[in-house]
Amino acid sequence: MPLDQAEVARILGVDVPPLPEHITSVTHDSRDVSPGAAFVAIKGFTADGADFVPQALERGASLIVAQHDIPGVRTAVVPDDRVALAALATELAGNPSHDLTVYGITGTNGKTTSSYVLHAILTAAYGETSTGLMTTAEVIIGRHHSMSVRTTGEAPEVQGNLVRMRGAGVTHVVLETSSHGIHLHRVDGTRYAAALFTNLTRDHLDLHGTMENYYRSKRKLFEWTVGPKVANADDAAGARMAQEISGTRTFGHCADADYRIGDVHRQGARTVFNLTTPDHGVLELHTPLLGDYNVHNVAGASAIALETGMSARVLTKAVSEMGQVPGRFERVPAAVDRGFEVVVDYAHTEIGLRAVLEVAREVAAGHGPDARLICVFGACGDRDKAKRPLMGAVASELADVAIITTDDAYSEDPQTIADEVAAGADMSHTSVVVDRQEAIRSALQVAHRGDVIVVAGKGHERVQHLPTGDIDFHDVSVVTELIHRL
Ligand SMILES: CC(=O)N[C@H]1[C@@H](OP(=O)(O)OP(=O)(O)OC[C@H]2O[C@@H](n3ccc(=O)[nH]c3=O)[C@H](O)[C@@H]2O)O[C@H](CO)[C@@H](O)[C@@H]1O[C@H](C)C(=O)N[C@@H](C)C(=O)N[C@H](CCC(=O)O)C(=O)O
Ligand SMILES: Nc1ncnc2c1ncn2[C@@H]1O[C@H](COP(=O)(O)OP(=O)(O)OP(=O)(O)O)[C@@H](O)[C@H]1O
Repeated sequence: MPLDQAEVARILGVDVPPLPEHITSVTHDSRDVSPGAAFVAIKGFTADGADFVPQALERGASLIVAQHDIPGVRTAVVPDDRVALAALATELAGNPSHDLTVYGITGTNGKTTSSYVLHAILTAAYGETSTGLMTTAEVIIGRHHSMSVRTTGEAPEVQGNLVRMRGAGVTHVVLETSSHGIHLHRVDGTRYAAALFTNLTRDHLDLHGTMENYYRSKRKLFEWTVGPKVANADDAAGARMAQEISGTRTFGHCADADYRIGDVHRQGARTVFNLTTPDHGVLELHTPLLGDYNVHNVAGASAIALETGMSARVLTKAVSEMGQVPGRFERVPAAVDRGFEVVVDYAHTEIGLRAVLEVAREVAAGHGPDARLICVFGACGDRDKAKRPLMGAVASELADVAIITTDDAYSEDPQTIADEVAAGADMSHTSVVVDRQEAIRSALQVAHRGDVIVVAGKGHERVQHLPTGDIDFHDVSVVTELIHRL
């Protein structure tokens, strides 16, 4: 929906210089500017978008928006650059969320998995071509799958995907919504019809500073949502959310949860549990997802689906038949033929690592008393350093063999990160193999029949960020290739 000067001024609430032509697109990245675009110069964490204005103009930008005057350039000066970016993106896209039923899922852990569960339920109810998904792992529009760049993209990306979904005939969308997405205004202007909160544990303090700020950022999603909201009552922040945001229903093991989890047990390679619901009696849910944390993910997704009118029968079948979630306890088929198990998982905090290793221990125990748990993992560079020794401690506590390696080191020295992880580990059964492929190879070489290897940290990702540059790296592919060469 092209915008003229008066419309842009109304949307931004500030004076706008005359435009050579209608604005047809908006971007924060000068490298993406095309003729007719508005370039919003964001004062970033590392760079100032204002420095890229000449490039944006060279590429044909019709309007420059910034938080301050840019010498020699007629600029629309706005109070908040990211708010302006979202406002223009939403209007240019024609407010697509208003024509869709958008489900927002937030929380520290379990967003992606819960999103896939909900997407499977919506697909069963409305058909594959009527559903969409935006997650850390991929963007799905009907039958079309593509890789994601981040969990919650920048506003033009979010709105662009919603427009594509609307155009493709999608009606129901699951939008994984990170606290970065909320805090950095990437989802401003999105109408959420329903929302789910999974949990809140220590993460992203480099952005939010305190846990209270982190919580408040998540809470905004519930403040915005116009329809049903469901929160995890077993989590302190979830219980608080339910108290603070009226109309929020809860799920969990605790006795006063509206959707109560009970009688959880394993049945072969599946998890079975009862969900006592306010309006649909007791549902017996069977899921291929393992572990108590996935019981929460399935229960939360089911609760929000029921709250928005889903049939209990369709939901029960969908939950039972859903496929693997990319990079979340993803079992590598090639390993099974060799008599052991390799699981690729995205756990990259000490809490996530503990959760996945506890499940993997159970799986190993099911393989017999001699089956061991081997864990290959590392910590990210350039962020939250405090979690490094904590991750080392968790891995060496729960795994029989722990191998510390490199995750995404970004600009940091991988050996230094590994040493910081090792500082918290019991090194009697832990080693450091900095090269990730070599670390995986070592794990495969020491694995016996029945053992379970967890390769943690990168999940679905296909690139490893190293100080020497990015390289292609996909854990499932690397494991598969190495197994074929064993
Ligand atoms: C910490 C963080 O979120 N940073 C985001 C922030 O970057 P920044 O402010 O540092 O940007 P910058 O590099 O300083 O550049 C400033 C501006 O100059 C522009 N620029 C830069 C270079 C150039 O040649 N031309 C140009 O125009 C940039 O596009 C940007 O608008 O603003 C940028 C643009 O708005 C984002 O792309 C960037 O996300 C980075 C890539 C990122 O990695 N974010 C992660 C941490 C993230 O968002 N993760 C969450 C949470 C996931 C989870 O829950 O685990 C997610 O939703 O993915
Ligand atoms: N409900 C949960 N509670 C605690 N840990 C969980 C939960 N669900 C998943 N995990 C762990 O966290 C990892 C990431 O899961 P998932 O991708 O679903 O969460 P996420 O919130 O999307 O994470 P991210 O924001 O980092 O993408 C899983 O591999 C698992 O180890």
